[in-house]
Amino acid sequence: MRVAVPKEIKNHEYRVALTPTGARELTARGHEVSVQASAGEGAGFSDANYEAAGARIEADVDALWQSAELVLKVKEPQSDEVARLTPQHTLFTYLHLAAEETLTRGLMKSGATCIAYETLTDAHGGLPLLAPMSTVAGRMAVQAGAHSLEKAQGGAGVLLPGVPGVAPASVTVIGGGVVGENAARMALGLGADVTILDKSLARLEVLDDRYQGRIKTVYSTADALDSAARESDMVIGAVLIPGAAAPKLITRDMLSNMKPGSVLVDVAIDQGGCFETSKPTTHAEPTYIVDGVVHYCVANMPGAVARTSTQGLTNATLPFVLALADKGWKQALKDDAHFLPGLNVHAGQVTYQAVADAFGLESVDPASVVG
Ligand SMILES: NC(=O)C1=CN([C@@H]2O[C@H](COP(=O)(O)OP(=O)(O)OC[C@H]3O[C@@H](n4cnc5c(N)ncnc54)[C@H](O)[C@@H]3O)[C@@H](O)[C@H]2O)C=CC1
Ligand SMILES: CC(=O)C(=O)O
Ligand SMILES: [Mg+2]
Repeated sequence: MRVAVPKEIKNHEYRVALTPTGARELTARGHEVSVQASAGEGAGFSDANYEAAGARIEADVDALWQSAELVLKVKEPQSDEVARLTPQHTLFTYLHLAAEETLTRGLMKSGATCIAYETLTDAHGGLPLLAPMSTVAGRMAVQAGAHSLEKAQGGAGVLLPGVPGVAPASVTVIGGGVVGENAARMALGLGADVTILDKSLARLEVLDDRYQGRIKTVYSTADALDSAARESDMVIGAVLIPGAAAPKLITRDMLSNMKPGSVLVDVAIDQGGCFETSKPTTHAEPTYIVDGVVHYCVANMPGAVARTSTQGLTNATLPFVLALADKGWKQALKDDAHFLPGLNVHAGQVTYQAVADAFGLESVDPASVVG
């Protein structure tokens, strides 16, 4: 299989979809690996590292895409990349299509086979290729939020742990999954007063048991969200309905009840965001202010810690990359019921129900596509 690894072009995205270690695994199995010149540099991998692993370095980006069968990326294709996709390509990357109608239609038009990291499942009900980056983003959310609480960033000037005689900041995390738990752990470690809201009682039971009262758990209702908005110094949005657009949980009205200088960190922004006033931002300009509340809505948070993130991501993706290269996409998806839900778009049709629902499109059952 001819495998191509382009350099990521999203704003301040420094991750790369394949490490030299992964390239070595592929070339050892007889696959041809082409890596765009300097693609790994932001994550600390030189062209020479890839060459030592048997990969070819390609400086010509047109040639890289034109010769590829399997394209490995990290972020959703940007418009220049969508224009390069053809029916010969299998694309394996984060897609987050329910938040991006233009991208969805662009991928349909390309005729390519597009498999999303974030909708693959595992035997324990988890999302194994989302989890490593959710871990990173959850841990980063508290750093980003703490920085945003500083006066110079428009924040209220509140220090998360407080000091003796001054109460700690109140941090509410909405959604107690991978992002939420990691954010809560970091906030707890910094001495904040931490509450997690979730719709899943089973999940709240796990968290209650694990943190033995050090983190408060609250069932997520409109009333609970209303109180969280009024009382919190920082609210972290960490909900997910897999593959679907995020529900808007903190409304414009609730925002007006928040304390001046409080902070919203919307990690769920890659699925459209869970606060009504959220809009995607970049690492170059991560925050903006609405009604005196600082919003941090970076859609590729892990890109900022590209070394750690690349290693965490590729540890998880490599077995699936090897299956795609060894067997081809159709057989690889047919052989693995948890890989199959990764298929989002094939030959002009949407194959993931929640994405089709987001835009009123017809969805085709992925099982019928692989036969
Ligand atoms: N901005 C970024 O750079 C990154 C964003 N993410 C995003 O973070 C989001 C969360 O991901 P994970 O933690 O991995 O998902 P997860 O599936 O582990 O957890 C989501 C949690 O949200 C809960 N939930 C769903 N609806 C809810 C509601 N109405 N109220 C309260 N809780 C609700 C679920 O019960 C679940 O426990 C996703 O959108 C993911 O794509 C992940 C990594 C990086
Ligand atoms: C999950 C995701 O979108 C990211 O890691 O950038
Ligand atoms: Mg995005």
